[in-house]
Order: sequence, then C-alpha cells, then structure tokens
Amino acid sequence: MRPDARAWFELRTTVARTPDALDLDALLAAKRRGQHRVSVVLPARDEEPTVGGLVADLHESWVAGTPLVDELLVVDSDSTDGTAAAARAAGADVVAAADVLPGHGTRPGKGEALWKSLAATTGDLVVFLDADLLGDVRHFVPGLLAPLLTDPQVDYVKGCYTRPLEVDGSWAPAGGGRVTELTARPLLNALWPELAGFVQPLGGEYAGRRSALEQVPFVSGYGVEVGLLVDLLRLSGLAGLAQVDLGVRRHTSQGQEALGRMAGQVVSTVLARAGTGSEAGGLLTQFRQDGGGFVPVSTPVAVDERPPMVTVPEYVALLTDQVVG
Ligand SMILES: O=c1ccn([C@@H]2O[C@H](COP(=O)(O)OP(=O)(O)O)[C@@H](O)[C@H]2O)c(=O)[nH]1
Ligand SMILES: O=C(O)[C@@H](COP(=O)(O)O)O[C@H]1O[C@H](CO)[C@@H](O)[C@H](O)[C@H]1O
Repeated sequence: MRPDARAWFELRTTVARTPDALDLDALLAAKRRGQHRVSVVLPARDEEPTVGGLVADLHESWVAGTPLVDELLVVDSDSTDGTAAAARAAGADVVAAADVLPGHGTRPGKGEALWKSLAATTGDLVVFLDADLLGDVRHFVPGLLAPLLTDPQVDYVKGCYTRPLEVDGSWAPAGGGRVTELTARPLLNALWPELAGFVQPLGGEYAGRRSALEQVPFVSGYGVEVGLLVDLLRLSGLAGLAQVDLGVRRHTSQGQEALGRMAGQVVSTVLARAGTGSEAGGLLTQFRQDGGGFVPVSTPVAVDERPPMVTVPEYVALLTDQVVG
C-alpha cells in the first residue's frame, strides 16, 4: 500500500463490531450538541423476506428506543413483491422511487433509489443500508454515524466487514464481495492507489453528510458505490473519508451472471471516472449454455447517472421550504 493509503488506513479506520463497542451516550450528546438530524435509508427492490425484520430491529433500537435516528425510510425501487407493505408494517416510512421528483422521470437501479432518497429525507446526516442484510446489524447505524458525529473533517464513512458467502445453502466464512475482490479492488488500486486502504469499497453500508452527498452525481445502477467513492475523494479529499469495522456482514447474494452484469456497471463507472472515454458500446455480452452450444446474452452496462442534487431546482426549493440538513 502507498504511504498515503497506509497512513489513511491507520488513522481513519475505527472499530464498532458490537453495540457495546460504542459509547451511545456520548454519540447522543454529540448529536444534540451538533443539532444533527439523522436519516436512515434502505434502498429495496424485492426484499420482502428480509426488509421487515431489519426495519423492526432498526426502529426498535434507534427510533423507538435510543433516539439516534429521526427518519427511517425504505425507498421501494420498483419492487414486484410485498417489500413496501412489509417495511411499512415494521415501522419504516416508505416511498416509491418513482414518486420522488416525478418531474425527473424514473430510471431503474439502486443508485437511482439512493439519489431520490436525498429528496425524500431531511437529515443532515444520511445512513445507507442494504435491505437484504441478515443477522443482527443494529450496531451498523451508530458505528457508521460515530466518525461523522465526532470529527467535523469527516464527510463520508464506509462500513467494512468480513463477508461470508452462502453457497448451496451453507455459509462459507469468507468469499463474499466477489465483484469487490475480482473487479473493483484491482481497478481502484491501479487508478486511485490512495483509496487502497478501503477494505470494502463497494460495501452497501455507508453514511455521509448531506452537504457532501448533494454535491456529487449518483450513478443510477450498481456503479453508485464506486462512483461515490471516487467523486467524494475528489470533493472531500482522503482526509474527509473514513471507514469503520462493523464485524461481519451477511446478505442474500446473487448468482455469477448477475454479478457479472454488476461488474460491468462498476467497470463502466471506473472507466468514465478515469476519463478513458472508452465507453465503446456500453454493452456486456455474456454466454449461456443451451445444451446445443453457447448463446450470447447482451446487457447495457453504460454509465447512466443523475446530476448532483444541488443542481435540481425542486430539491433546492425543498431545502429552502423545509428544515433540511
Ligand atoms: O435496482 C435496484 C437494485 C438493488 N436495490 C437494492 O440495493 C441493495 C443492494 O442490491 P443487491 O442486493 O442486488 O446487491 P448485492 O448486495 O447482491 O451486491 C439491496 O437492498 C437491493 O434491494 C435497489 O434498491 N434497486
Ligand atoms: O461487494 C461486492 O462484490 C458485491 C457482491 O457481493 P457478494 O459477492 O454477493 O457478497 O456487493 C456489493 O456491491 C454492490 C455494487 O457496488 C453494492 O451495491 C452492494 O450493496 C454490495 O453488496
């Protein structure tokens, strides 16, 4: 690791593997002192099996219990199952991504849901969690908030963790983060070696100051994490970024073909941010076997992104009308 990445890793990595690893009273005091408002956002597409339990845990601990969270929002991202009902029943506010900033139309993708969440929340601190997390992850919220509540220089905090992988119904202790290990990490190390200290650059759990998040574009699909990391590096500098060790993260994972498409979106975003201009066709062709031979299947993976929210008049109007941030 380059000296600057090593120094960052030593300085900006903290640990919060369990709830008692954190001084919740001190965090609440820092929240009050800083007059912060905290929004937690879960982007969810077809997560009915997991979203209810996750929302119930978060609501019980941090909304109804310790008042760390002021807003718990599930952004329903074109779900076809009972995600919205399950989330609402468990105590979350729920909004359909398509219903937010309707004048800007709708686009598919996780990043679209996250971009829209900025216009559907009011916290000056925003925490993002995937909606397919398994197990007890309540401590992820205070863990991600701690650096933002205690260090004004930090604008953005990524969670890091070991990532077990479910294979044929049983859990291997490691192996998760396949796109991270096989695509994102090699590319980031090659192009932005100062980011080499990030253990989970694609991790879906992170938190940021609205004042930073609203200044950067949001890639509409799965390129959103790598896009945010590079854009926030440029906006806030390495010193403005941090990571927190949250222990273990398990989630419902996808198959290789789906992750191949995810990797294609990550690669397109990296190439766009690196300014290589090699958009080419923006298509990824994969191959299926149909018994008689190989069948090519092509998927668009070109970068599609939304502009910084501060450039959206309806959002600016919201900021002036509401006590946002
Ligand atoms: O179009 C999409 C795709 C994904 N997601 C959500 O984004 C998170 C991460 O997506 P996924 O689980 O598909 O990615 P993985 O964790 O397998 O890398 C999950 O909460 C998804 O429900 C979303 O809101 N819209
Ligand atoms: O880190 C990764 O390699 C991928 C896939 O993880 P798994 O191999 O399914 O554990 O998961 C992440 O990447 C996505 C793209 O950035 C994020 O949107 C997901 O939240 C995150 O789980």
